Amino acid sequence: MGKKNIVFVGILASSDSLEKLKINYGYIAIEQGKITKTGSIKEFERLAESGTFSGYQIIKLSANQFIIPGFVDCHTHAPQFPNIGLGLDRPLLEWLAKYTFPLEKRYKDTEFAAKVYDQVVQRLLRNGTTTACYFGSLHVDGTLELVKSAIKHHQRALIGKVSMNKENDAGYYNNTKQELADVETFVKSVISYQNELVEPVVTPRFAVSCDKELMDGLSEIANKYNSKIQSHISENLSEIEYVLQTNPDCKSYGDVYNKSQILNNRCIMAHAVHLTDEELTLLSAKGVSVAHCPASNTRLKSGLCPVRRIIDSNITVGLGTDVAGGDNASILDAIRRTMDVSTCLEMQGRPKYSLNWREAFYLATLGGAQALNLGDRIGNFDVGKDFDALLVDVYAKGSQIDQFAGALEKTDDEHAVELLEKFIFLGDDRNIVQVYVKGNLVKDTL
Ligand SMILES: Nc1nc2[nH]cnc2c(=O)[nH]1
Ligand SMILES: [Zn+2]
Repeated sequence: MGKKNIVFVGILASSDSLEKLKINYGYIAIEQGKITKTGSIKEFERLAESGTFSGYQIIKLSANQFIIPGFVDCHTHAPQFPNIGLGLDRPLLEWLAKYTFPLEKRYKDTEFAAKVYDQVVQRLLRNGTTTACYFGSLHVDGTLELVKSAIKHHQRALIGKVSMNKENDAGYYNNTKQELADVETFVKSVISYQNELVEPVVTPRFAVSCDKELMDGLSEIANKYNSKIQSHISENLSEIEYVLQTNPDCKSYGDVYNKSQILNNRCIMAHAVHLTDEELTLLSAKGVSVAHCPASNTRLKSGLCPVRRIIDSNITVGLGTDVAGGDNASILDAIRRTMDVSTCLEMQGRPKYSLNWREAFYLATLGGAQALNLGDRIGNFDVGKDFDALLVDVYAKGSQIDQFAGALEKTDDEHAVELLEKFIFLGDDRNIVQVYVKGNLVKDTL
C-alpha cells in the first residue's frame, strides 16, 4: 500500500459523457495519487526516453488488460449486508418492518457493527467500488464504525447516520430533539477525522419514517455544514400512497421533500421509480441527483424504473446496488440490470428506452461521480483528477471469460472495445486484478 508515482501503458477506457466512451492505447501517469499526464504510446516513448519517468513504477499492461475508472455505488445500506439474498418475499414497507428494521437495530452493538462494516468495505473494494455512498443505521457510534472501516481500507465514502422519528413496531426510531443532536454529533465527528476520502451525508430515511419537523431540522444541518443529503423517493406505490395520506397539504412526494428544503444540488435521491412529470421537473430544477437501483426495484417488486426518462429530464443519474433490497453488491451487476430493466420497458412499447452497455458504463463511473458532486475529482481520466481506477484482466485465471482459439482477426481498436464489452457482460471480481483509490493500491491479485 502506498502512493508511488506510476505510469500505466496499454488500453485505457473511460467516458466523457453518456454518449462518449473513449478507448485508446496510451499511457497515464500518476503522481501523489493524481493524474498528471496522459497521451499516446508514441508520447510515452518520447517522454520515457527523455527520462521524464525515471523513478516511476512503469506498469505495461498485457494485450488482454485495460484500465477503467473505479465504480461508484451511489446508494447502498451497509448494515443490511448480513441479509443480502434473504427475505425478498415482501414488498417494501413489509420488508422493512419484518427483516430490515430488526437487523438494523442490532448496530447499537458497536462490536457487531465494526465486524460487519469491515467486511462490507472490503467486499465493495474487491468488487471495484472505489466510491460508495452509504446509509448506516440510526446509531451514531455504530455508524462511526463504518467511517473507521472506510478510512482503514482507503475507500472513498459518503456516509450517513440514518434519521427516523416516526414510531414503528420494531421500536427503531428516535425522538426529534435527540435525533437532530445525534446527527450534528455524527457530522462533526466525521469532519473531525479530516480524512480526504470520507465525508458525512445527512440521511433522512424517507418521508414514511420522518416527519416535517425532523426533515426541516435535517435540511438546516446539511446547509450549516454544506454537506450532502440523501433519501429515498417514489420507490413503491404503497409508500407513495402513505406519504400522500400523511402529508395532505402536499401535492406530491417530491413536494413533501421540497417543503422541507431538502431538494438541492447536494441531494441524492434513491429510486425515483414512479415520479410524475411535474416531480421530474422539480428535481431537475433543484439539481437533485438520482441513484438508480434496478436490482432492488425488481427484487422488492417496486417497479421498472424509467431511467431514460429521468436522464432525458436533465437529472444526473448514477447507479446504486441498494443492498439488501438489492441482492448483489457489485456495480457490474447494477450495470447489467440497468440494461435489462430499460430493455424490458422498451419491449413493453417505449421506444428507445433501453440503455446500451456504453451508456450503463458511463452511469457506473462518471455519471455516479457527477451524481455525488465528485465529477471534478473522479469518474474518468482527465488530468488533475484523483486516480481511482481498476486494472482489469479479461482472461484472469479462474474467471468466467474464456479465450477461444481461432477467433477472427481484429484491429487493435476492435480488440480493445471487445475486451471492455466482454468484461461488462461477463466479468466479475476475479477479473478486477488491481484497485486504486487516489493512487493507493487497495486490491492486488495481479
Ligand atoms: N430499498 C429500500 N428502500 C427504503 N426506503 C426506506 N428505507 C429503505 C431501505 O432500507 N431500502
Ligand atoms: Zn435504499
